[in-house]
Order: sequence, then C-alpha cells, then structure tokens
Amino acid sequence: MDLRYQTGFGAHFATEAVAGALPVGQNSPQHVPFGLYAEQISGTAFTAPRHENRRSWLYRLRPSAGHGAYKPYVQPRLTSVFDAPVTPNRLRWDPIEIPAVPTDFVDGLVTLAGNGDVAAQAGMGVHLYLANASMTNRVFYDADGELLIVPQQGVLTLVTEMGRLKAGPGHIAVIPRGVRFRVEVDGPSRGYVCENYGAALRLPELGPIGSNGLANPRDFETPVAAFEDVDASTLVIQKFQGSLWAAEWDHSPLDVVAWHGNLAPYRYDLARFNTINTVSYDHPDPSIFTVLTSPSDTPGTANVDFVIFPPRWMVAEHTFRPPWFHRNVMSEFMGLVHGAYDAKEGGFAPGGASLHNCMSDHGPDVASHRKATDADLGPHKIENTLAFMFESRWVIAPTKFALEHRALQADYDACWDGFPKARLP
Ligand SMILES: O=C(O)Cc1cc(O)ccc1O
Ligand SMILES: [Fe+2]
Repeated sequence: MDLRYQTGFGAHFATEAVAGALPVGQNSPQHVPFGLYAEQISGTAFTAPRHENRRSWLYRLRPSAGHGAYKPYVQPRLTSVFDAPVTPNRLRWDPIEIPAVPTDFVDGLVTLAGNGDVAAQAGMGVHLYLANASMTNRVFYDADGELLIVPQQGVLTLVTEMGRLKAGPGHIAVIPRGVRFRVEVDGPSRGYVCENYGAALRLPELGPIGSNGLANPRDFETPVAAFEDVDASTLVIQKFQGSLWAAEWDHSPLDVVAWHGNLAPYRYDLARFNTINTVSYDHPDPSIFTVLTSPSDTPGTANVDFVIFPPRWMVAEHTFRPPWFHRNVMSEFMGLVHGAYDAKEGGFAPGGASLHNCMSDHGPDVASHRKATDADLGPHKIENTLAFMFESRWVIAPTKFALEHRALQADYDACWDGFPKARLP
C-alpha cells in the first residue's frame, strides 16, 4: 500500500481518513461527527510554554478508556534498570543475531544500556530490536518515553493510532510517548531504539549557520490519518516505569478516524541531512552533525543528542581528517547502519555498537590513524556509510544482558595498542 505523509517538523497537522470526521472550529463539540469520541493526548504539561507545548486531538470509534486492568507482562530483556556495574571501560559489541524463533518487535526488544531515571523523566534507555514476525492482535505503547527508532536491517511498517509510516535502513522514525502502534516487518529486522525519557526531541538551534541546514523541517514526514475497525480481542502492551503491562481490549485501539495537533509520529530520511563541515582545516566537533536533540534543564547540555556520520566530502587541508583522540564530559553510545566508520577500520560492524563514557579515552584505532596520517589530502568522498551516536550528559550504564553477552568484544582496548611513540628532536 502506498502511504501518504504530511510534511514539516512539529507542525500543527489536521487529517481525516473519512471526509467530515474532523470537527471544525472547536476540539470537543457536544456532538462529534458520526458519533466519534474526542480525546486529547498531551506530550507536555498543559502549561508548558507555547513553543514547547505538544498535544493532539484524536477522534476515534470508541473512547480508549473502555478497557480493563493491566497485568504484568513478562519480557525481561526490556528494562529501565541498567543493572551491571557502571564502567569507565570502553565497550564494543558485535551485531547481536536476530532470533530464529518467531519474535515480534515487542518481544524482540533487548536493553543494552541507559541512564537517568525513568520516574524523573530524565535520561534514556538504549535498546536493540531483533524481530522476524509482525505484531498480530498486539499493540504497544511506551508511557516512559518517546521512541527514536533507527532501522539497520529490514523495513518496518509502523501502524500507529495516527496513521501508517514506513522506515527502513537510512530512515529514522519517532513515536511520541504514549502513542499506540503495531509493527509489521518484511523479514528479519534489526535496529536501534533510543527511548527518550526526557523532553521531546526537536531540531537543534542553528546559530551562525543561519536559517537553513542540517535536518530541514520540511523533510520530516508525518502520516495521514488511517484507522482499522477491528472488533477482535487485542493485547495492548505498555511500558510503564520500566516494566511491561498488558490488557486484553475487545477491539483494536488503532481506531482514530481523524486527528489534529502537533504531537504525532514522524519519519525522516537521513539522506536528506544537509551535512555541514569544514571547507578549510581541522575536524569540527561532531555537534555539527546533530539531527535531533532532547534538551535537559542546562542550556546546551543535552539529555540526548541524535548525531549522524553520513556520506560526505572531506576537503580539510593539512588536517588529520577522522575524529581526533578525545575524552568528553558527555557519554557516547554509537551504532552503525551500514558501511564503515572513518575512525574504526575494523571491528565496528553494521548492527554493532560501542560505548565511550564520560572521560574515557578514545578516538581512531591504529590502522585508521596510520591511514589518515599517510593519506594524500585531495578532496575525498566518504561514501556508503551511516554511523550514528546517542550522546548524553548522563553516564550510560550497560545492562547485565549486554555485559554478559558473547557479542561483547573482549579485546576492544587492543585497537589502540601499538601507536609509535613521538620522537623528539
Ligand atoms: O567517538 C566518536 O567516534 C564520535 C566522535 C566523532 C567525532 O567526529 C568527534 C568526536 C566524537 O566523539
Ligand atoms: Fe567520541
């Protein structure tokens, strides 16, 4: 099915799947068209400043309040408890395999790491999804945070309350906190998820860059209204305060016929990113590649930034072009969608991950360093690559699952062994 989208970041959308379903001129009329039920979903406090405020009005076949009690649902690999001792050591994982047994998106989520406090609405969970089956008669939502999904293998169809969107490798999709959805897969599927407990992701400030550049607002796509009228038992699973809960509803909650507002799922094609970089010398800070940011209460110090390392021209003169050696106050979780990353010649594979926490020393490995030092510095295009980083002000703690998994590389430190010592005159 061809899906249709409306464009613009954080825009005030209005969409109806049936003509005349959306009330005109008010949100909650005494008689909603066709007897639909009006329901507001807020993503910010009612009194949040206007430029922060996010909410939408949904017009549905039945009110979502009509369901019974939720009971605990057991999926122990998805958690907000990062239960391994937090470590200053640099960590790297090979890709974790997609299971052979039928596994859908919810059951296929595994938590690798995270930070902050789900109850305080600060920090994030970092997960992988490892799925090979579509969700049937099951719908998920996350009361703990917004979900930034970075597919690495397989195309996902996200069937949400507010319409359908597709995202495969090269796209990202964002589902706001609380919005219900089902995931359909087209085969074995793997990707990364940043579960953002904090303030909703938004475009970064552009400062002296000016009024255009980086991710341009018009390239964000939000689905048009689409609904299913299914009077069959549906298991609605939610993540609430770190645990999963499920309730059997007697219908599909994906029954929103029309909606309007600025809280909505969206997708973005990372190939549309307007990558800005030096045209003179030196390697800028990677903040120049920020796609989306979730600010914390301290200006310029993100709860989490989503940063990409896309294909781009390298033209810097008399410059060591890959990332420099560094240690940062911010903590860095990295993943790779495809290709190779310019700071790591080997060992960092698509579907793999790395974690460099606050003040841990890292940078190019020996082979990448040598190659960049010996390189002829003509204009050079880095192609067929897409790495990304979830960068956070809070130290990122791994889970036991991640630390005990055989995908954890035992010898990661060795990639920085053998740098020849500088020779003084
Ligand atoms: O560690 C990394 O590879 C991410 C990174 C990239 C870069 O270009 C500069 C700093 C930085 O942390
Ligand atoms: Fe780094």
